Amino acid sequence: MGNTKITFIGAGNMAASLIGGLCKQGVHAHNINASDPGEAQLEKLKSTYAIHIFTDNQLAVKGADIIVLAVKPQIMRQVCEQLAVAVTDQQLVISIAAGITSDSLIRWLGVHTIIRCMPNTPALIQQGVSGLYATKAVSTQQRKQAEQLLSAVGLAVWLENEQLIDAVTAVSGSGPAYFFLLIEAMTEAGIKLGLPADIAAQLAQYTAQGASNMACQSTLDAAQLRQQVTSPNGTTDAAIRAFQQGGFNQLVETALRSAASRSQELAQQLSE
Ligand SMILES: NC(=O)C1=CN([C@@H]2O[C@H](COP(=O)(O)OP(=O)(O)OC[C@H]3O[C@@H](n4cnc5c(N)ncnc54)[C@H](OP(=O)(O)O)[C@@H]3O)[C@@H](O)[C@H]2O)C=CC1
Ligand SMILES: O=C(O)[C@@H]1CCC=N1
Repeated sequence: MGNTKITFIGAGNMAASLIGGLCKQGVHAHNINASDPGEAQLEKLKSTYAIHIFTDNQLAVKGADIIVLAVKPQIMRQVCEQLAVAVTDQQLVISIAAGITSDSLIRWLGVHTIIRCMPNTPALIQQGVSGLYATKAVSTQQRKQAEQLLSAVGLAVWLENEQLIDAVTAVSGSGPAYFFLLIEAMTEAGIKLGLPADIAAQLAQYTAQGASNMACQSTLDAAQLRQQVTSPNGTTDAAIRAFQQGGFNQLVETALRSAASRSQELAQQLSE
């Protein structure tokens, strides 16, 4: 990232993951600002990473090359309208908010250099994945800067169609929570099968990690890897049948459609 100066507006869960990932990747803390009304959160980030902290958003964006908007969708308009006097078209604005369209951001901020990004919390350990969409005013160099920023904390993929951000939100933005839910459920089931709680948790966590790494590294697809585990009429077969009888795939589709719909609903509700 060289000397690129980055300001985070909002220093909550997702900003903390991105800041943590960037600092662990070697981005200099003196190039990172974070602004938030919550002083406790800011102090925690400052003591962990030695970044610059602000409670005034307008001051925080001064001199920044990249401004990452990391506040809740419901307060994005208010935050942008307040920032409008301080932000220029020379600065790249990256919004990570679910459901806030680039049109709304352009209208509220008065600048056109907008990238919408949907990251996820594993950015904290440099294993995030982000979908990115750039508006027309974003220069090639700014696209590169955004890609460098998000690549520093995981995989970054570009989207040609902004509406696909809703699908990215459903799959990977919210996705870590689905895997945590599965780890929780497998741990609880393991305990019910008689395992000590700590061992049940470790088994579930490391199985998720191993399976995910295999899926990422193998030339085989997930269905083929699943078949390798599944002996005909064996134990896995019994479990997979139970999942399928319970409508597992349909349930996953319904859940992801709900997330994408909620993202579209937020866009409609908050775009005025
Ligand atoms: N969490 C996730 O996994 C992901 C979240 N996102 C998106 O990231 C954004 C942030 O989400 P998340 O980090 O979870 O939310 P958080 O609530 O954890 O973080 C938002 C932060 O913004 C602060 N804030 C409130 N008002 C202002 C203001 N006027 N100026 C500056 N900061 C302010 C909040 O402070 P306070 O708490 O005091 O109000 C809070 O610390 C959302 O838009 C979400 O859609 C995207 C991908 C994944
Ligand atoms: O739950 C949310 O709305 C945010 C967006 C993606 C992950 N968390």
